[in-house]
Amino acid sequence: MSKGHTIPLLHFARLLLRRNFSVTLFTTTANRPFIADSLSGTAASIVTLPFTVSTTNNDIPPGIESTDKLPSMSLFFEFAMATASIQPHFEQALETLPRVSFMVTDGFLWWTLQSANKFHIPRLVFFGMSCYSVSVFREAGMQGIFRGPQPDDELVELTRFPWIKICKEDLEPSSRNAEPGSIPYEFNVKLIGASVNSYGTVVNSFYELEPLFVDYLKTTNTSHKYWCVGPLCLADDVGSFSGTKEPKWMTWLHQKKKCSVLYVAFGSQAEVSNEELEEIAMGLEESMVSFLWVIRKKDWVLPKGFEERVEGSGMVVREWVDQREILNDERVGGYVSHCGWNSVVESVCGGVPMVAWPMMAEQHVNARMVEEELKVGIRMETCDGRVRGFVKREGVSKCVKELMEGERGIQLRQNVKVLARIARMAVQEGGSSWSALDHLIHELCSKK
Ligand SMILES: O=c1ccn([C@@H]2O[C@H](COP(=O)(O)OP(=O)(O)O[C@H]3O[C@H](CO)[C@@H](O)[C@H](O)[C@H]3O)[C@@H](O)[C@H]2O)c(=O)[nH]1
Repeated sequence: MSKGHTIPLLHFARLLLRRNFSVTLFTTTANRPFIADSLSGTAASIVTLPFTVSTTNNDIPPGIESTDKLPSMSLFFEFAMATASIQPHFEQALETLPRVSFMVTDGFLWWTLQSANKFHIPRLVFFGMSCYSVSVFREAGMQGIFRGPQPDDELVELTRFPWIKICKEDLEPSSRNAEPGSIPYEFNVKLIGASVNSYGTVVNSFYELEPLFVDYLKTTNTSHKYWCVGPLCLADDVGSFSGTKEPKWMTWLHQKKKCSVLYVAFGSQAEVSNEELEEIAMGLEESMVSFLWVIRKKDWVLPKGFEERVEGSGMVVREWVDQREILNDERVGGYVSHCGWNSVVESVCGGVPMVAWPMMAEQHVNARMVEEELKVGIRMETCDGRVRGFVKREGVSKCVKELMEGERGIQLRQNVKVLARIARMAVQEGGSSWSALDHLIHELCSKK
């Protein structure tokens, strides 16, 4: 129940529909329109289930059914725990379905494993993370890095992957400091337990992007299967805009030169403070780079007069955009990204290099992957050099200029364009992701 998890699952549904599967999507009342809209014109069935947050948590207003609508991400764990209230309705609905070959459910919906077991349906987990980040977290956890005596920002080498160094700050504080009995701790225990006990994991990645880490996951837990079937964003046609009016930001973009526009966006749930918004705005203005900046919440405040001053060279959008369409436009030459995994994959597919500015969840490790492993981005400079340090306007301006105008940007653009080509090959007939989906289908659909 989060856009960053729903969108790739919808793409996955499309892949199955193309292979003539009968697909049923389960959602909740408030999320239904987004799903129905995305799958309009397909033969998918949609089942709507009620979601009621327990009255003991008055902080989550009724009717909030997706993390992007939460008043604060600090409510995330309670929200995620509350999804278990859907389980009885889900099971009632399962009773009405004809034979089901397999179910694919989001990793955060741990309770769906119990339902799957009751109905003898293999459950595949959709986790939405890269194999790199799962491998790095697993190895760092086993090495005790997050609970070690070293300072929070001290880098420690991973024994298994000695070229990777990480620090405690790479992990979210809520997970790092979670004590047994706390909601974050109990939630993590539930979701990890349900994931490892599920039939397998569907990954939004492709083998050639991270072969070492795909192999690591496959060989270190042979009882659990991994299928890299991505990039899932390529399952859908880009720019399939069917409305009568082109969005104003696309019209604006179409007036620009090739590779001249910087796209700035931080996904569907990151919280950006007023102080940070001011530094981003001033940094963009100082850089003189042309930019398209998508702001998630209408009430986020920008410095007075900023939009008027940058008019023409910069555009601020306060609406939901088709991000894939933007990243696939040849006028976009760089992306300041929070490094949510979907955004990283979409940027790679669009051949757009990144300034990696991670904000939450596993994004700090994704940012390492973008800069150090894939070499398709640079890390946003923080004022004290720490991974969670404050970003000032000088850092913004310096990094975006380096990406858009510097030698390093040219090299990164070349690197990412190579990966974009390989990504397309992976999903074509005979490609690695195409074949992985073939194997998945064959294995699960030949089961009686
Ligand atoms: O105006 C918008 C804003 C977002 N998006 C799309 O929304 C998705 C956002 O996903 P992502 O980039 O992964 O960011 P989050 O929404 O922050 O995703 C959460 O889920 C991801 C997948 O598990 C994690 O990698 C992230 O860390 C976590 O924050 C992408 O497909 C974007 O294209 C739009 O299309 N239009």
